[in-house]
Amino acid sequence: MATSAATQDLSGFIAGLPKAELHLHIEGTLEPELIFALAKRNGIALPYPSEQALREAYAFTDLQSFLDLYYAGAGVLITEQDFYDMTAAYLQRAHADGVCHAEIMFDPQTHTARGVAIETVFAGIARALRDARNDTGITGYLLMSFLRHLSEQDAFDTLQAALPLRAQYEDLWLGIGLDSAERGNPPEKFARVYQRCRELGFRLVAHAGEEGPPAYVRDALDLLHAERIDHGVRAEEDPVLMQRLIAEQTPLTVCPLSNLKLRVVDDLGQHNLARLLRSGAMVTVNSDDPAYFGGYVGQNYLESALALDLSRAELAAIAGNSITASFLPDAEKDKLHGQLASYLANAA
Ligand code: HPA
Ligand SMILES: [Zn+2]
Repeated sequence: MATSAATQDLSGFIAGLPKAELHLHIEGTLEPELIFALAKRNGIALPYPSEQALREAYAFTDLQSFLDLYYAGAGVLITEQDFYDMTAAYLQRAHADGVCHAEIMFDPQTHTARGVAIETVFAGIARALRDARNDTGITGYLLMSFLRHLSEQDAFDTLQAALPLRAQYEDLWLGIGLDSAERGNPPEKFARVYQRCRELGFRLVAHAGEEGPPAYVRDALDLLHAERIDHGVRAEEDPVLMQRLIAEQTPLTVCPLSNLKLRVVDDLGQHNLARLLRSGAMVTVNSDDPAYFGGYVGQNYLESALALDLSRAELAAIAGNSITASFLPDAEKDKLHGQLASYLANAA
C-alpha cells in the first residue's frame, strides 16, 4: 500500500491514540517466523519448506479455510515458554500500536486436545501479561474461549478443568468467549454453558454475525447474555436488531482486515464499519488474528481510514469506544479517556 507522507502522518496519529484491543486471539498472533522457531525448538516437522511458503498459504476463501491453518499453526505450542513467547511478542507489538489494554482470547481446547495441560496454557500467557504490565504498563485480561464446533460437553469439561486455576489468575481471567466455525453452531448450543459462566460471575462475549446470520447475534444477546458481540457486522441485515444494538450501545468488536481476508467483504471500501459508526453503533476496531490477516490493530485503523475516508475525529471516537467497551473498572476507563482527550488536545 502507499506510504505517502500523509499516510505516514496518519499512521503516527493512529499509533498515538490510546486504545484498547478487545478482539484478539492469541493463537492468531503466531507469526510464521515464530511458528518455525517453536517447531525447531520442539522437534516438530512442518509441512512447509519455509516461512515464506507458509505465509503464501494464507490465501483464505472463508472462515473454515483459515481455521484449518490456524489450528495447525497452534500445534507448535508445547511448553509454558512457548505460550509466553507468543504472548510477549503480541504485547510488544500492541504496545507499539498504542494499545494500553488488551482483552485476549485463547482457546484451551486447541491445546488440551493435543495433550498440552491447561495449566501450561494459562501459566505462559499469564506470565507474559504480568511481565509486560511491569515493563511497559500495558494491561490485559483473558477471555477463555470455547470452540463452538466442539460439543457442549467438551465446553463444560474445559470450564471444569479451568476453574481450579481461577484464584491464581483472578486479576487476569475475567471472561468467556465463543469462537471457531460459526455456521451450523448457533449460540443456543452453548446456552447452558454460558448460564453457568454467568452464575460464576464471568464477563461474557461471543462471536456472532461474522459468517452467521443476524439471528445468531440476537441469540447471542438473548440466549447467551453476551455483553459484547465479536464481529457482528452481519447484524446490519436486520434493521430491528441494528436499532436495538444502537439503543443498547452493545459493543461490536469489528475486525476489518479479518473480514477482508476471510471474504466477509470483497473489498475494504465496501465494509460497513463507517456506516455502523455513523449510525451511532458502539463499534471498535481490532485485529482478530493479525499474523494471518496482514496487520495488527494500527494497520486495521489505518487501512479502514484510507478505504472508508474515516476522519481523525472518527478514528478517535473508535479508540474512545474501545475504552468504553472494555471490561476495565470505571476509574481505569476514566484515566484512559483522559489520556485520549489530552492527546487530541495536543494533536489539534
Ligand atoms: O474470526 C474468527 N472467527 C471465529 N473463530 C475464530 N478463531 C480465531 N479467529 C476467529
Ligand atoms: Zn475472532
